Amino acid sequence: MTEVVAALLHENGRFFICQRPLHKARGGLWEFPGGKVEPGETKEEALKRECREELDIGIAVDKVYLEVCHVYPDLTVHLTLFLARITEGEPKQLEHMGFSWITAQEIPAYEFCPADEQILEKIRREGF
Ligand SMILES: Nc1nc2c([nH]c(=O)n2[C@H]2C[C@H](O)[C@@H](COP(=O)(O)OP(=O)(O)OP(=O)(O)O)O2)c(=O)[nH]1
Ligand SMILES: [Mg+2]
Repeated sequence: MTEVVAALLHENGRFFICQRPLHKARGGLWEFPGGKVEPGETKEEALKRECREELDIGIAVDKVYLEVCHVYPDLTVHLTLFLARITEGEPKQLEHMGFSWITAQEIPAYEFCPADEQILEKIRREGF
């Protein structure tokens, strides 16, 4: 089981999504920014590190929004999604093919990683 953390970065009724690069697993699909927790790190530390590495932003991490598990052919993921806000910087496209600030109503226009399905349902149902 691989521990993955991701951020539900929100601002003015929109949230931030990123498109995975083609050379990576699940390339071209949309995701919440984040990545794998490294040994010795807390989940919160991992999330701050990933947001700095991938987007060059500083974030404030709030509470857990939802945890999900998903089995891919190559990887079993335990994904913890945190509510968070950008506190420093503007996202830069360092490791992604694209990104977008979207509303809950716009979710169907994007093809997300399969593990994100339950999360997206909750966002559509309850908001964030
Ligand atoms: N970041 C992120 N990963 C997700 C989401 N949904 C989902 O299935 N995943 C999967 C895709 C990857 O196979 C796995 C790990 O994420 P990742 O590729 O971002 O990990 P990482 O940034 O540490 O990248 P790497 O060093 O392994 O290349 O989790 C999501 O919403 N956000
Ligand atoms: Mg990542």
